[in-house]
Amino acid sequence: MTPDVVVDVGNSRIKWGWCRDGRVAEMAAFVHDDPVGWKRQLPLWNLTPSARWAVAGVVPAEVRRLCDWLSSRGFEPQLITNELFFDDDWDEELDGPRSLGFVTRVDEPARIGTDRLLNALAARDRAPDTCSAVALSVGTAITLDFVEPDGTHVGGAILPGPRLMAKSLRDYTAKLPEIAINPVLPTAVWGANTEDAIALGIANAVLGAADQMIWDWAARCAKPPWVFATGGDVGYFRGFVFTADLGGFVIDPHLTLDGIRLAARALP
Ligand SMILES: Nc1ncnc2c1ncn2[C@@H]1O[C@H](COP(=O)(O)OP(=O)(O)OP(=O)(O)O)[C@@H](O)[C@H]1O
Ligand SMILES: CC(C)(CO)[C@@H](O)C(=O)NCCC(=O)O
Repeated sequence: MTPDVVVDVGNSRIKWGWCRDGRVAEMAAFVHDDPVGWKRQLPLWNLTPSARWAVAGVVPAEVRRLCDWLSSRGFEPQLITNELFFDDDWDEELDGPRSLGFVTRVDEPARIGTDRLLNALAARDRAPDTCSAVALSVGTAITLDFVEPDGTHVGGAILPGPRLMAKSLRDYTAKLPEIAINPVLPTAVWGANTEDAIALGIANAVLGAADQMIWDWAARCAKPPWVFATGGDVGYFRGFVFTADLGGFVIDPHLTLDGIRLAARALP
């Protein structure tokens, strides 16, 4: 299918993408369970019941809620599920793997977050054919996912996102406040007060973790890998220079939504 709207149900927010001319042209973000916001968005994008929707997400109850709402308004949302990326779907006619040219080889493919697979699929699609790719998402959680040049997703890493780090410092200490996250590349070498010290620590936890893991991945790649970054707090990486030699580094706020658009090609 070729969707008109793609939807990513994340742990903090729901993102809609309006697809035109073979790409995600516009994005709108909502809180969970926001039928007023959703209803207001429909006319802004001229969405009539003939619109085709592809929906993916990592919060099953919220995916169901949105799909029920869409159905009640006459839409027929199609779900993007992990099965699309399983390794056992050999196409006899093509004499090759599935039409997406992308499979995951993680231990339990049904358990992995669909958003991670979608980010990895979009990163694979954007990277040059002979280069491996990394998808980096900085949201509620931070995820890294690694893809070989032939479209094999081998696995990745998961760590708390910046807001979770800030919250946990407040929740599990007596003296630390919860700071507001300002996702920009830090320029300071130290923080001269508590808030600045926490902000600097979190920024470097985010940057340093990604930099180390991308270094390790690059060290085993035949050619410098490409890195594609997305997520609500991806701003930390604007202007960041990775230690590893990269083919390229691209910040793309639409990465997950575009992964849904690409994955939908495998649906009837
Ligand atoms: N308008 C906004 N509303 C809420 N959070 C925002 C907004 N803009 C940026 N953010 C930041 O984005 C983070 C959430 O990122 P994002 O929306 O990518 O996560 P998500 O919905 O949980 O998706 P995922 O589950 O894929 O991480 C929040 O923790 C917050 O710091
Ligand atoms: C890691 C998150 C929370 C990132 O959104 C999501 O991809 C998820 O719920 N994953 C399930 C476990 C896994 O990906 O291995």
